[in-house]
Amino acid sequence: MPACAQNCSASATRKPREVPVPLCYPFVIVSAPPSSAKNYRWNRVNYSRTRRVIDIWGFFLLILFYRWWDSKKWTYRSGDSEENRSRRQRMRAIWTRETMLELGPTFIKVGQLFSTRADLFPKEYIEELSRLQDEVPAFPYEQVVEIVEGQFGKPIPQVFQFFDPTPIAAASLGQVHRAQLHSSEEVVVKVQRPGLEKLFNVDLGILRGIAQYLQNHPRYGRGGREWVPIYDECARILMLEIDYLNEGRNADTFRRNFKDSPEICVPRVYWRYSSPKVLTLEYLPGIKISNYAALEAAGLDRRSLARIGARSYLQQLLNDGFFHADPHPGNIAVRHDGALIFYDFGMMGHIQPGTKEKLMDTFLGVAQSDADKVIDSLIELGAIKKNADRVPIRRSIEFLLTNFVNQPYSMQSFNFAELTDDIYEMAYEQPFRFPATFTFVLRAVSTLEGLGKGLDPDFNFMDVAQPFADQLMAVNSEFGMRELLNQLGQQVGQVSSMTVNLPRRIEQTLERADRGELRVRTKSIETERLLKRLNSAAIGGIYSVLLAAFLICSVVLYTADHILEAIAAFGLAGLLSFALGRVLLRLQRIDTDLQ
Ligand SMILES: Nc1ncnc2c1ncn2[C@@H]1O[C@H](COP(=O)(O)OP(=O)(O)OP(=O)(O)O)[C@@H](O)[C@H]1O
Repeated sequence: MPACAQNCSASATRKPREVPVPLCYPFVIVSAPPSSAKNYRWNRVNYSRTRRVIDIWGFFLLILFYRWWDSKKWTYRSGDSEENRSRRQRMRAIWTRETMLELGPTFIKVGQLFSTRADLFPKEYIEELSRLQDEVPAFPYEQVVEIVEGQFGKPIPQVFQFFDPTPIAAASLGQVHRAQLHSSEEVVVKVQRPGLEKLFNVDLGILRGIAQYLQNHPRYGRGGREWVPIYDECARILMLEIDYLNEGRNADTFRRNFKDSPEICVPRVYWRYSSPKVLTLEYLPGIKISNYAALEAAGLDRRSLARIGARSYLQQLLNDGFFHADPHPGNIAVRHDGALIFYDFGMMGHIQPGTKEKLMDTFLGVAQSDADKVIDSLIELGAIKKNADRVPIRRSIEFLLTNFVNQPYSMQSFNFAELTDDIYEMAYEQPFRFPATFTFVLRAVSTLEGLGKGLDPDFNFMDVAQPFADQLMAVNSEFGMRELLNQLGQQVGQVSSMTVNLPRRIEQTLERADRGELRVRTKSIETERLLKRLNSAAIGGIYSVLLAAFLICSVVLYTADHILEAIAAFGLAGLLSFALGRVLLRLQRIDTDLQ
């Protein structure tokens, strides 16, 4: 049996002990459920669907209002500067995070998912949403009993020899209790929050409506933002997260991938005691990776822990293509012998073999500083739309290539978080659609870098990655040479066939020109904008004439004592002036774009 599997299963082979399980271990899980149980509305038994619709749409409409308000120069009393806008943006992002917390589990999870979508939200939001921690109250033991007994169809004492009524941790989706099986194995039992599936179904139904609204919105739905597919992806991930059998399967795969590594520990799944809402895992206590004082008191080497974490991630990303998508400090602990324990396998990232190859193309493009090649590979990856405007994208990619790749940076000074920040900023400004995997990788690696720096201020992800990178570059340069020769061969072929075909094509073109059949198609963004401006100006003109006509009508009708008709005409004039206002605003926007 491999070292880790042996170690991890130590508790399984321990001699049966007297019940109850002693709760004072040298290594005790430090997270505890929040004691002050705030009375969240979503947690109430009599929380109606209608109320939920109002709460969620209210939140969403307020966001839209704030966006409109913040876009107006005159709302900045101390001046419309970059700094003031960013401060306001930060304030809104904090408010969004707090409201999502209030709205409960679905929104906590959606927020955590959105914190990886730098292509959809500004940087401030991404930063705030990634701070979205589950701070929800634990649910009472009576409900735990009801769920566990409902899932297994028998009373708790028949399933477990001991079951601790106090959870060791409570999160938005469920809570974790310690227990002991009749075979004396010590386990933890993850019990899903009651009513979660129902809440998810209601919330996702409402969110679908919002996604559809955004999709059809003239402003938010344009520019390639496909809100309904984004919603579908989120809903799929969320529904998977509340299927504990899926989490169990992920834990098994992860455990298998690290079976030969004594540095990494993954709890074993007890399938006989697991169901979609209850997951029973081997009890693996440890010190939270961010509890530096306890780590030092236990004589553990922080520097080596940081390196183990980074190495394990490189293995996940580059070898296994299966990685823990949420490596926050709550999900990693350290065992007494310095091995890392991973918890929570609800959200895992997969890198498909096809994607790996396309990513290699991107790497090759980056290594050759070929912005066009990078763009082509990103189109292949689905990160950029086929018909996107290449000019601004090329500019951004060239910027990244010059600043991060071509610079004679030393591996020591390379800061992954900084690069991620730049990619995020660029992604928001350009029409990128990051595939979820890509952003998961970015987020996982920068979270890990933060964890590493906390453990060891001199930690650098790239130090650990260097041997992997060297290996990759060696393969790449060989691949690059082959690729270069291939390309050269292809180009020679193309040139020769072009030379042969050229006279015929010129002749054909000239013939069509003679016949007056030659059509020239050009696309000018400026012209399109000018046309839009003309169109809006024409509509504005019509509205103005109609407005004047209705106003005159209402005055004439009023003087002729047709009061009701006069009011109706005046009302129509009011509507027209509103429409005219919108047209004028649109014109103003087009003018700004043209400048
Ligand atoms: N096998 C285990 N052995 C010991 N403690 C565990 C084990 N699994 C989980 N825990 C403890 O319970 C905590 C919560 O576990 P986990 O993150 O799996 O729950 P969760 O409900 O999925 O949380 P979240 O909703 O944040 O994803 C962990 O941080 C850890 O402290």
